[in-house]
Amino acid sequence: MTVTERLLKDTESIWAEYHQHPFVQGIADGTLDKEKFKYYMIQDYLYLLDYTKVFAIGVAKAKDMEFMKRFANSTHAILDGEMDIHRSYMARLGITPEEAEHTKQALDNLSYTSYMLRVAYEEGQAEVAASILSCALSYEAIARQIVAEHPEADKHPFYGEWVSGYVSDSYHEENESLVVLVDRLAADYNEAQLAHLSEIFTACSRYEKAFWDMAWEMRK
Ligand SMILES: Cc1ncc(CO)c(N)n1
Repeated sequence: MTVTERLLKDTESIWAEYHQHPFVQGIADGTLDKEKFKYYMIQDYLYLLDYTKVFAIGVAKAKDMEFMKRFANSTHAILDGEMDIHRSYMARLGITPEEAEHTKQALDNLSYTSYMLRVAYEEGQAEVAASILSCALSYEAIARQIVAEHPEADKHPFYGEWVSGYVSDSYHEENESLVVLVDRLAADYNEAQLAHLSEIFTACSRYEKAFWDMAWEMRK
């Protein structure tokens, strides 16, 4: 079993909840209330700004060129790739990026990014990469399951753009390289170190679930 396979196995039950989540199901069948999606988009826009900083701290801590390049490329891929989806939806929903940036981060969102930033400031390369992994991989898994169950979901006039962004080949390739990186960095880890990686990955997986709950309830 690779390190990533172990992390995924340890969090199986949490990941199963993503697929059942009413917010995810609403994107899948196109019935999600647009007000909830608008709330989510603004919160996720704020989330991604902090998430980019986690990669940037990773760049500053890099001990090898592959890690440095991978993380530096990600800062660009998020700011000018993934966030294009957000800017496009925000334009459709009549929100400017400035308005989004002036919105307060909801507590679940703030807790999640504060945790990742703490890992980034305090820990090593593999641990930073593990804190990012559940975010990156869960969105691909969610979008792929949506398309498997609702083959037209990526063509939905409103939610299709979100779905197609996360089932795209470019998103998959980014994720694959992250998996290879984590597996390499932790290849020589002992059980205690692996258990600690799993603790980080599990916390982030729980935060992902909390983020969907927060969006569904439009928490302040
Ligand atoms: C909360 C959250 N998790 C993961 C992703 C995927 O990058 C995202 N955009 N937002």
